Amino acid sequence: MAECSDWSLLHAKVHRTLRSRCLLPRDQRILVAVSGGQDSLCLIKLLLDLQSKWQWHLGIAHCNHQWRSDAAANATYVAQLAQAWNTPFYSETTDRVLRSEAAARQWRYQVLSAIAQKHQYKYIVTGHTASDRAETLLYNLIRGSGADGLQSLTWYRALTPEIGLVRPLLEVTREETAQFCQDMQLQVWEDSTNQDLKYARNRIRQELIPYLHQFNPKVEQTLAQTAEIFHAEVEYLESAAAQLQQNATITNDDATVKLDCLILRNAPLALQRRVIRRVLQQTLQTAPSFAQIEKIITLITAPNCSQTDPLPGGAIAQIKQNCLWIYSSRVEEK
Ligand SMILES: Nc1ncnc2c1ncn2[C@@H]1O[C@H](COP(=O)(O)OP(=O)(O)OP(=O)(O)O)[C@@H](O)[C@H]1O
Repeated sequence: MAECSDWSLLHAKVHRTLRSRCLLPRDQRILVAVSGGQDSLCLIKLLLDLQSKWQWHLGIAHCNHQWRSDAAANATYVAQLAQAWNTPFYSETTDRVLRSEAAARQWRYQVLSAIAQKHQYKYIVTGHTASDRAETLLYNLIRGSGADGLQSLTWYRALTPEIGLVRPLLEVTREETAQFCQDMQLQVWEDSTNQDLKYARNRIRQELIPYLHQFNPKVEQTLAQTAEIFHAEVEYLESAAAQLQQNATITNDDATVKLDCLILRNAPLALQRRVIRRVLQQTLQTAPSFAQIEKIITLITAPNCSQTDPLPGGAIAQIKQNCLWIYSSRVEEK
């Protein structure tokens, strides 16, 4: 593996990021998710080269979604790389049909967490880049997401109480990972589905981002930076909303939530919406829509005895004696 003196600019950049953000502490067991594509190959090569400096114990995991005719060959290729790098390798193949990208992702994180748990890896790392972050932001923006969807991919997320997901390449663009693989002569396993324009993701990557380049040649980096700004703001707003929810809650059990309207009315609209969303999420057991949240916001200032039409699952919200009641079904206060 490369000595410090052989490090490229990208090695130095990622080393600095890991240090300043304290993402992957020294002497840890780290499981690297490698698809064989350019981003995860770039990631594993960088981490292998930095390994001795950080005293990590790296492992490689590959998930075979059985989506493409070359899926088994792809898995074998990653296994061969792991062997050549003398690195423990784990792989799993799905035994059911994964119908969507979301289902595939969910299965993948389940599998990765199970491997990490079994082999005592505290960290799973993926090769998500600044380009992925920019694309996720645009994708969510187009679908009408609020700030929470725009913070998109984050540097760290707890997958289980013991295992964290880390994304060390969020400041590196796909152009940089491609160049790195070329410089290091890493053979990339091309994913033919990345070319398929029936997926919105691929159209954003191949059509929208290049178009936006005409307005800003650094659009991926700046959108990734926007996601970073949103991330801190969302964290702040969520902690303020949790505090407001706690202050305003009079009763909270499985069937009924009772909130003090006087406290809610005095809070900024941004926090009111977040509190209502949190409460509805708990009551409806699914993500509430913007329209459902707005109905209840209007109710906060409505006269006594006003109520909403039934929400999904028969839940209703009602104003009584300056309190907002949300019943998960038609259970009225006696
Ligand atoms: N089949 C897989 N096995 C293991 N890890 C995966 C697999 N697919 C994706 N990942 C991990 O998730 C990250 C992001 O996934 P995404 O689907 O966006 O990647 P990709 O387009 O396959 O990227 P890459 O260029 O790294 O292959 C990858 O960089 C990799 O770390």
